[in-house]
Amino acid sequence: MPRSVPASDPAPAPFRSIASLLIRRIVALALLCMLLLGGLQAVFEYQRGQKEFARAVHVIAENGVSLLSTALWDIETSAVQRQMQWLVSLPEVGHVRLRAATGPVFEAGKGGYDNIAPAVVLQIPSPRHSGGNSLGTLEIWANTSYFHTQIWTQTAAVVGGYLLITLLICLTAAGVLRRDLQRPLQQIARFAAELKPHNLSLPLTYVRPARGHQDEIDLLVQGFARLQEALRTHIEHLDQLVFERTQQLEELVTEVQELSRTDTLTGCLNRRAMDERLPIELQRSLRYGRDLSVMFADLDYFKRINDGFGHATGDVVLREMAQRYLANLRTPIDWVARYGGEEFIIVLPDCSLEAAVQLAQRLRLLTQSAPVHVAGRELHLTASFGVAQFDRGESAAQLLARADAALYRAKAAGRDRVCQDDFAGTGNTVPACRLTGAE
Ligand SMILES: Nc1nc2c(ncn2[C@@H]2O[C@H](COP(=O)(O)OP(=O)(O)OP(=O)(O)O)[C@@H](O)[C@H]2O)c(=O)[nH]1
Repeated sequence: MPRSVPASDPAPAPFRSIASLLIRRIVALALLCMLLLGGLQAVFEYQRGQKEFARAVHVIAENGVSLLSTALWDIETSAVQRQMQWLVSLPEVGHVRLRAATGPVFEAGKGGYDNIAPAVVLQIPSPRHSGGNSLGTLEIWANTSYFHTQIWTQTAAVVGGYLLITLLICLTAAGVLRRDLQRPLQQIARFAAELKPHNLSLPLTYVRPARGHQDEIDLLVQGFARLQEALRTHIEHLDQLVFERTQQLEELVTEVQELSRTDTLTGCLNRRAMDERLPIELQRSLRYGRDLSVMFADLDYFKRINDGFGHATGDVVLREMAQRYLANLRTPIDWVARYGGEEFIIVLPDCSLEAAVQLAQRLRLLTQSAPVHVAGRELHLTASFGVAQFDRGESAAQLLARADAALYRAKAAGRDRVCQDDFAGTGNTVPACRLTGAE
């Protein structure tokens, strides 16, 4: 069943190498096989050994019978005992008993003889008359401890051989698994652990003996190399995409900022932008000790244009006047903001009151002398101007209030005029102004 691996395992299971696991399993399996085969072989050897041993004891007994037959016939007790000793000296023989037909019983043995039934019982025939009376009975007990020693020695040799072969197989399998599986997998695992998004060019170096074929490890390494390349390309593509999007976003932000600061009808700065920018201009003027003047420009009887020719015509007039004023200023030093309705404020950094009044006169004449053409109509306009110079210590609002008051006075004096505020810094609060313009 496929197993999904969680992205971050809170308690990872202990690490166990695949190769070590395989080696352990192979060793266990080989030992089990060895024990089964060795056990079967031991049983087989035991049975075979038992038969061979019994046959050997029988052969010994038959040889002993022919020798003892002569000795008994000659009634040579010493010869009988010698033969008995010889029989006992054979390793396969544990105990020998000779019951002579005449009565005596001869015994010889190695000790530790158990009184169970003998392995071989043979009648001793007469050496002269075949088929005659028996001279006695020969009973031979096998030397079981010798038999067991023999069997165990053979079994140990067989099992030892199996063990040796098993160990050799296990060692060879372990060496192959270590070389062909464990080491390359460890190298790949180390490489994968060190792989980071900012370090994708890290080369996968793994050492394997030269082979004329590829295997799963080679395919894994090739897969990693392809994945690395694909990730690198993908990240580069993403970086490029992020860069482009950031640029687009910055352009959009700039555009939005521009729009939020621009009067959509005339293209001048709007009131909000003016509120931000004027205090900065005043600070700069103070820092560098330079003059700064502002002027209010207000079209006269503009309501009549709207009422007489429609609001759209009024819009065209406002746009046209804004363009004219802008065209006659020192852009980008001077700047214009639409203060409201048909009223503009023109800020003139580094400009004295006299120069500002001269400019206002020029703009007044420009308004008056060049009619605006809208839908085949020729509209003659005039404008009034209120001019004031920035006085150290006053705020932007105070400066604007003085210029506005001057404009008010220009309007009150009959319009199409320039009124300058001459009371900056004098402490004189008498509302008065010097008027210039059409008389
Ligand atoms: N077409 C147009 N008219 C506007 C806009 N903003 C304000 N107005 C109009 O401008 C006119 C201003 O009228 P008033 O304040 O009486 O001023 P005025 O008629 O110019 O008279 P004075 O300033 O006293 O000479 C009003 O009719 C407003 O509707 C605008 O964006 N477009």
